[in-house]
Amino acid sequence: MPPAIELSKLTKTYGSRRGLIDLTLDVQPGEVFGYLGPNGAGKSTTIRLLLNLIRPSSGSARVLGLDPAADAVALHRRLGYLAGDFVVDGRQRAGECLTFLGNLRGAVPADRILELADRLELDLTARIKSLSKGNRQKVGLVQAFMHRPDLLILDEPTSGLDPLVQQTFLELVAEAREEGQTVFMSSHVMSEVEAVADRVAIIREGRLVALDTIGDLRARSYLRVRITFAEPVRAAEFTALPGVRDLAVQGCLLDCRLDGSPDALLKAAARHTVTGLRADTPDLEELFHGYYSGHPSRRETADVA
Ligand SMILES: Nc1ncnc2c1ncn2[C@@H]1O[C@H](COP(=O)(O)OP(=O)(O)OP(=O)(O)O)[C@@H](O)[C@H]1O
Repeated sequence: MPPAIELSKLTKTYGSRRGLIDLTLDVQPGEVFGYLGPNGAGKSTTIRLLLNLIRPSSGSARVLGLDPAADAVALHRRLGYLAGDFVVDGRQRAGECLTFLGNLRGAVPADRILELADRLELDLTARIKSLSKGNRQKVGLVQAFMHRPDLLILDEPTSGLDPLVQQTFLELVAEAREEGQTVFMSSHVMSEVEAVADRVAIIREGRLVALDTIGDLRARSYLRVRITFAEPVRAAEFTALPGVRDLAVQGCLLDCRLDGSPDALLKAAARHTVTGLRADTPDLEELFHGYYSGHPSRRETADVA
């Protein structure tokens, strides 16, 4: 089976402005892939290129083994797409709109629309223009999931959703994966990507800066260590230890980041009486900000070919 998404040196410039630069990545069938980046990083540009809504300046994209431009009709039948700015005719009722879109996609059973609307607590009788942003987003989610497409491409899918509905969304993504569907979702919300994605890519200023499994991202991350001693200690004892950085010592309290093995730090600490020890891994959000801010030591590990 070909990759669900295969991008090779994909580049898009808008006049002199960069949109996306040399993006090479694969998304495998059945994978949930999180696509992270701050505002303006190039996430929507990537998604528009996948859907042939814009054309690349150079490089290529293949989606479900097909060419997004030449095979657009065949491809769109197999895709579920939620745009970042999902817009439909506001005069229609939500149910009418979804039935119409369901028929376009080849007779989606009415029960399927009802089931999704029920789970997302969407009122199908409401006119779309009367719906809040979050409820309109639910219409967008139902239309993306309802025909059980091979590939779901979701641009900021949870924007405007309250936490309970976000949870339902995560369940829908997990179910889609169980059924063998592939999900490519962009997000600012690290916690949702962390909860559901197999792999994440992080883009910054149009370039890929990290691509990894959630597990490996964590493994390559650091520990935030706090040690409390019975008596004051001197920073000089710890500052040059392997892996220790951002060290702060105040009286009996030591605070630092630790890369790699904790052995040297623990042995140095054990020369004193230790009354407390805390070591936390950063959540994905913290890691992400490390990549984004371009901390030199993070970039070393973050940069991928
Ligand atoms: N139609 C356009 N004309 C000119 N520049 C554009 C156009 N669309 C996007 N850009 C520029 O390309 C870059 C990437 O934008 P893009 O919308 O892909 O980012 P994004 O990661 O989706 O951000 P956001 O989370 O804010 O939607 C930005 O610098 C943006 O200003």
